[in-house]
Parts: sequence; structure tokens; C-alpha cells
Amino acid sequence: MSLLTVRHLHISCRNKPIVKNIDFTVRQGEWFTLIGESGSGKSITASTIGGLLPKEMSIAAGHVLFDNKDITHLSNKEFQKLRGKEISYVFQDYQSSLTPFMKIGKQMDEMIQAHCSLTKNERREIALQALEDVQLPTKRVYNSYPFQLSGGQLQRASIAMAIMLNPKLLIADEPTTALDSITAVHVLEVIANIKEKINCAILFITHDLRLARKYSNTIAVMKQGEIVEAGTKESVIYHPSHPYTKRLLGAVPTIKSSTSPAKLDLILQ
Ligand SMILES: Nc1ncnc2c1ncn2[C@@H]1O[C@H](COP(=O)(O)OP(=O)(O)OP(=O)(O)O)[C@@H](O)[C@H]1O
Repeated sequence: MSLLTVRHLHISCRNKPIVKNIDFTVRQGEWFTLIGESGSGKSITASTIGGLLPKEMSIAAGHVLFDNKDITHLSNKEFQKLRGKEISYVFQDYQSSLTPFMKIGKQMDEMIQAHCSLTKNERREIALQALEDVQLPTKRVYNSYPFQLSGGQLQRASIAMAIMLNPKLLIADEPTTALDSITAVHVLEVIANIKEKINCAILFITHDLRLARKYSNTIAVMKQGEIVEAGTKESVIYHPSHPYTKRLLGAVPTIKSSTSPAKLDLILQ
């Protein structure tokens, strides 16, 4: 069943086209990856879905349907109700997801309060459970300020905030780019486990074909504001049809167009 449908979407910035007629569907519970070169429009597409387009940009045409509702032109207030509850974000820049001089627990508590009428104890239980789900020491992190945590812990705390109200869609926009490679693997495993636990869909934005191959059900390849190829992971990675996708695959060290699927699996592990 489709959860998110983006139809004929055009986004422009002062009349300059940024995203050009893109179409894709994310099904309930699937891991959908948007991959492509820097500046191809991945983040702008992701920000449109939750009503976070930069002021200078606008939707020139097209529609975004979420959970059978047209959300293309919701007001800021309506988007605020949706964000954090139904659609959540995790960004590369996890520092800006958290207020610097407020304890993590208080930030989580305020966010739950903004969306649900629950008692203080119930809110605390939800926050502690989410911190446990992202494998953080719950009480210590709940009572910490952001500056008392490492980068990997901060990113996991921001994931906890994003998933604590069981969103249907988690948009993870290059969530590991600012982390070292071992921490990055851990953070992605945390996201994969959460997906299984709450059965949310993931819209994952990345440059990294290895990550796309490891986690995705479906991959869409973007180039200069357009989706040039989309399909199941198997079709895009093992049988790419667009020259740009072939170049992306060729850019992964030691992969040649003649590399067999079995060898590709080994290289991309
Ligand atoms: N606030 C903004 N104002 C004007 N142009 C912007 C703004 N943000 C992004 N752009 C432009 O929109 C285009 C798409 O940017 P976007 O951030 O979506 O690319 P991306 O594919 O996510 O790249 P990256 O992988 O580097 O994050 C780029 O040309 C970028 O320069």
C-alpha cells in the first residue's frame, strides 16, 4: 500500500527549476532511497514533503499525497501537526535538531506535549523507551545537555526524538555523513532496527551506493533535478539502464560494468 506519492513535482527557486517533474511512491514500511550527485535536488525533495522548503523556493506544479491526503499546500500550522508525529526527520546536521542549552529529556518532553495529551509520567516513559530503542543509556542521556554527548550519541538522541511518536514515515537525510565510519554503521543499524520495530517507511537520502544497496527495497537515482532511473534495489544495482547509474556504480572502487552480481555483493557488503 502506498504511503507517500510524489506526482509530477516541480520546484523552483525564483523561476529557476530545481526539481523537474519527479514521480515516486514510497510504500508503507519500505526503505526507499534517493541517491544522486551533490546538488541534484534530493534534500529539496525531502524538505518539500514535510513543508520545510526554503523561503525562496516554491512548488511550481505537482502534488504530494501522504496517507491518502493531499498535503501539497498545507499551512505551516498543519505541517507542524504532521511533523514529528506522522512524518519525522533525521538530518546530517544533528546539532541543529537539538536546542543546545536544554536537557535532552526536556526537549523530548516538550515535543511529546506538543502532539499528545499525556501525563508527565507517560511522557517520560515514551522518551525513555525511545532512548532505549536507539541503544543509549536512557536516564543519563535523558538528564544530559547536548554538549555532554558525543556526535554518535547526539545523532541517536535525535533519532529517538524523531521516532518516539511512531511516525509512519522517517526521512533520513544523509544521517551519517558527519559521523566516522564505525559510528555511521551503528546509526544505520539503529535506524534499520527501529524500522522493524515500528514498521515505519524510510525515505533515505544518500550519496553512498553501498548504503543504498545494503538497506533499500527501492532506489531512485536523481541527477540535475530529475529522477533518471528508479526500481527495486536489484534492478537498479544489478541491471542499471541509465548511463548515470552506470557511472555511479563504476565510481565504487573496483566495480566494473562486467562485475558479476555475486562479486558485486562481496564488494558492496
Ligand atoms: N536555500 C536555498 N536557496 C537557493 N538554492 C538552494 C537552496 N538550497 C539548495 N539550493 C539549490 O538547490 C539545488 C538542489 O539542492 P539539494 O540540497 O536538494 O541537493 P542534494 O542533492 O541534496 O545535494 P547534497 O547531496 O549535496 O546535499 C542545488 O542547486 C542547490 O544549490
